Amino acid sequence: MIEIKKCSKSFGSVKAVDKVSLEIGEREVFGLVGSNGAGKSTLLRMAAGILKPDEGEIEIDGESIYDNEKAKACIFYIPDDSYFPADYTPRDIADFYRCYYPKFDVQRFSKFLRQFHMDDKKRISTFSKGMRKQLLVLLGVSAGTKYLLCDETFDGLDPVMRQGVKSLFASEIMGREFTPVIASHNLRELEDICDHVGLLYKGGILLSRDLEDMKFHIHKIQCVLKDKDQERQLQKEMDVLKTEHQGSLLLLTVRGTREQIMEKIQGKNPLFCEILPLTLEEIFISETEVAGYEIKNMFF
Ligand SMILES: Nc1ncnc2c1ncn2[C@@H]1O[C@H](COP(=O)(O)OP(=O)(O)OP(=O)(O)O)[C@@H](O)[C@H]1O
Repeated sequence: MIEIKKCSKSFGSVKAVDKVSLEIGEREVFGLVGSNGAGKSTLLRMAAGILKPDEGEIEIDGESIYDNEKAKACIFYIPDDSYFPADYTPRDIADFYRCYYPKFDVQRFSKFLRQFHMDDKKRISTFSKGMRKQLLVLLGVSAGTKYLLCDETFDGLDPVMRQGVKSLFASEIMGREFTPVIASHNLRELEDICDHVGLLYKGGILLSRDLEDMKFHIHKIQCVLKDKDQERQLQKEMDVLKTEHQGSLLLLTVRGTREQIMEKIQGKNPLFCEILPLTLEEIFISETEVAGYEIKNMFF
């Protein structure tokens, strides 16, 4: 488990990370989402043991990460701005990483390259941006570390690549102790790949939630009720996060399971009622609005 305990980091007068506490469980794909400048890279760099927090502590499986080679060996970090020497091929870069990660599995790496249709003798400088990102993920998985920290690695990957990486992560999680952490400024990029999402806002964590749990406990309903009185009663009986009107149609974003909500609405004998799918983006917007934050635009 990665435990971030009241961590802060400033650069001069800029407080990049402000008293963040966060737990990243095992064998789950953790998404760290936040707008540009929210502090994602700084937090990941501290979690990788590259930066020392000004305050607080980060522990990897109970051991402090900073200046601790043993704890650092559990982590493979993919920075936002990765650099490859100009004439390096995937094979050369694998040889480089083997020196740092004793569990680096060259045969698996070669197999992954074939699976992902990459030529191990071609210069990386001729790869597209997306291919380079994919190569880094394959290197990270082949390194055999328990944790893989990816900074903006998935932003801009095409759907086929994303699907490939998603399946790869799922099979790693099934087969061994493996926990990928993916930082992104775009919630949409994380929606189909993560099990858990932490929302970073101006250096602090606003929310950290299991996605299935969130989707199970928040719904959007559109219905037509007979009169306003019924609407008022319904608002009192349910935990309503948001109310909208479109003509006679009432749209409610409500906390609760599908069954609980339907029971309450059916009790009012509506003229029409249906549950609509909510995107993760809508769920986060509703949750954060309730908490008093105006962060609608950060997801786009
Ligand atoms: N080395 C540094 N020196 C000075 N300021 C820094 C440094 N690194 C980060 N910052 C500042 O800290 C804040 C958080 O930056 P950080 O890179 O962690 O955010 P981010 O969420 O990863 O952003 P992005 O999505 O744009 O990559 C920003 O205001 C940034 O300017």
